[in-house]
Amino acid sequence: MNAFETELGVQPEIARAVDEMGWLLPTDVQGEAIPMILGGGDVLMAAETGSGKTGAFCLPILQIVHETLRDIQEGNKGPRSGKQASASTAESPVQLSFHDRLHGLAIDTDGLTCQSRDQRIWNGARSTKGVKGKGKYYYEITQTDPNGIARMGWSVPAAQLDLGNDNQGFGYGGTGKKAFGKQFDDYGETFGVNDVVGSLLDLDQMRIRFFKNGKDLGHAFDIPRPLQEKPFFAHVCMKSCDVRVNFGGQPFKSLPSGAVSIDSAPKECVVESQVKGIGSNAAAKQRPPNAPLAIIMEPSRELAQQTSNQIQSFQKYLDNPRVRELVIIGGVAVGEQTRILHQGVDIIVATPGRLDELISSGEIDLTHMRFFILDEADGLLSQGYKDLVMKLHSRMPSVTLDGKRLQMIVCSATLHNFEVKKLADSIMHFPTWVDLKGQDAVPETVHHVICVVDPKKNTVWRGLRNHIKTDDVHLNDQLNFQSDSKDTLSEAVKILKGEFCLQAIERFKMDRALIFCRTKLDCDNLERYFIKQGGGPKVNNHRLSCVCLHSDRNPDERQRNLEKFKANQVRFLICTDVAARGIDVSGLPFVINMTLPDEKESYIHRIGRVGRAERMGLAISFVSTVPEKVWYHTCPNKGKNCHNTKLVEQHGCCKWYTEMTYLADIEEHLGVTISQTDDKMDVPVDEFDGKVVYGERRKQEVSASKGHVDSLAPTVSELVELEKRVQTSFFALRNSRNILAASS
Ligand SMILES: Nc1ncnc2c1ncn2[C@@H]1O[C@H](COP(=O)(O)OP(=O)(O)OP(=O)(O)O)[C@@H](O)[C@H]1O
Repeated sequence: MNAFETELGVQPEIARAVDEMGWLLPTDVQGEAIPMILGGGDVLMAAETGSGKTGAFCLPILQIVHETLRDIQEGNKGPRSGKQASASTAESPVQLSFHDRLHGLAIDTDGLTCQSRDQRIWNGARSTKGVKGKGKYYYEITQTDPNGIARMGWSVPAAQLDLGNDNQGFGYGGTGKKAFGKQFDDYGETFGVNDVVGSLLDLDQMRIRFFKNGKDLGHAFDIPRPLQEKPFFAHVCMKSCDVRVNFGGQPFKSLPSGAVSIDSAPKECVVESQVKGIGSNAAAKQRPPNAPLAIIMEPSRELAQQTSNQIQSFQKYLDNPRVRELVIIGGVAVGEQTRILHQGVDIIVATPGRLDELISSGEIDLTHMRFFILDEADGLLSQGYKDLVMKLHSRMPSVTLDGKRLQMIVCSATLHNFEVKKLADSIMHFPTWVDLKGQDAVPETVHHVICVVDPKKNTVWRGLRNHIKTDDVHLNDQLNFQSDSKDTLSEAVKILKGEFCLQAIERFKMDRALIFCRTKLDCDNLERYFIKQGGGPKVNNHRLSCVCLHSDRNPDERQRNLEKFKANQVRFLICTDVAARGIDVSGLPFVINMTLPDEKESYIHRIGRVGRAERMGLAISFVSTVPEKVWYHTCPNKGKNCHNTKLVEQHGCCKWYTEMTYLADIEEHLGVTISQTDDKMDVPVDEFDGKVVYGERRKQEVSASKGHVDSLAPTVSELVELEKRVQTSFFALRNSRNILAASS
């Protein structure tokens, strides 16, 4: 048995697949997060790059989704927990029925709180018990949501669940109308958040009236003769609203004289709901095929695909039922995605744009959501998706249809970010931090150095004929290569970095590396330079074989190129920050940063492409000592055919980039001084020197539980010390007693 199964409660079929992947022990973050997620908690997962966060959320989600599907398949269509899991009895209190409801209405396990997140459709539910014959019966609701609209009243079992739309149910709604047989007449007053609305069913007079905050709103309906013999059930329905119901378990705002709560109705008048199991009522629907149980949001297409691949590997032995997952990303035809959606989907892994499109157009139904995961959450927020996240979250029921709470999982290697904390405070439910370091950190398996590029000291650029094509930022400047003008030095840095790149590849005998450039143009120029040296995408065996990955390449090419690189068919992947986060290339030994990113978090993610899964890696960043003028497109077509080399403040599309400032930011954020080298590229000697081969595991294996052992070590030594003192004083006491006894 594998530790995932014995220690973390992962089900055997999944643990078997994990075992086959060579995962013998859970990583620290997996050890902490998996039980929490399986236990139903919201989790903020902050752990270093390459520490196994994807598995930490995919494994438990897959397990719970599978269990839910299996329960449904085995006919356990009702809730898997909660008081209604067993049939209600004559003694059990009245609740809203988990079964006699529309699929878009979520009911909490207490059966008294309900919620619908659908803004277009009225979703309703009836009570588990009704009343019949004689007597006066009363119940109340309180609207707890400021935005939605609720309707309440009474109906007979055959009535539709969107109360008031047929002639079998009687409702009163927040807009100040009473509803029966699709007729909506002015009645009473409007009501909204915090208002307590009551309804009196008078079976002696066959009449219905309503109350608002204790005030009698007057007679509303006479019950027509054909309905008078039928049982009446309390009935609530709503659009995008939260409501709490009181059937008598709590004191009422006002109980009309002669009335009793349904809870206290005499036995002979009580009628049990006959609706057992979702779907057995004509009005209640099964989960629609396009209603997933989980959505994982990823910042890039490649990452979405990679996460989906991981889920597929985990469910190798999970059968009967199979969990259906779907990748939803932009740049590919939407038709195929919607076709698969309507065939049925359980887990969606998606990028934000296309996800929004399909949810807004109603192609994805959020009414059955059980998990909402934001992978690389800070990246999603910095890309401007906060409003989208909030919007989607507000449309998901906070309590799922089987009485479970919607669980949110938010993770990243750089989660210590104000925006993330604000988001967590606003939409997560008492989240637990799984935070092994307490701050953003670089794994100790990543050796990172700065290679200083100083065009005043290294002047080879002055006479170089064949060099990398630069980005033409200085095309309109009359550059004199013998001068040290600001523009000339800026151009010199661009030329020198091309040379430094080739030199680093040579110096460290790099046969595999990810090379990060600042812009798409810089990527294309570097690829061209490699091609000029005989390398490029078409020559697999060349020392400079390479492919490019950035957002101007079409999705097919992007995927092909990443696969080629992962499969070791080319040595270098030249990319923008689109590949900075999450991309996992097994055993990658080297990263080169042609330029430092302007966001400190991106530095941590970029260099975290190496040193994953306990393998060692080296990241080398070229940092200019002088300012470099770079493209910074603010134009509407985002740089396409733009030649405006003026600075942004002069309404142009360029800015001066000072890498030394960015370096200082990164060092401050990480609380470290990063080792530096120069054009000789002698990596400073440290604990790694001579002991590691980049791309391979450390010689001294460190167990997955090292983190725990380290953190417990001081306490353990303190305990040992205390134990020693206790023993010593015990012996001292015994000795002195013996001495006293001997001397007396
Ligand atoms: N328990 C484990 N045992 C061995 N390898 C593991 C284990 N968990 C994950 N891995 C491997 O570690 C690598 C990194 O995992 P993963 O991509 O989940 O990291 P991450 O924490 O999400 O990193 P990032 O922050 O860069 O996205 C992957 O190759 C994965 O297969």
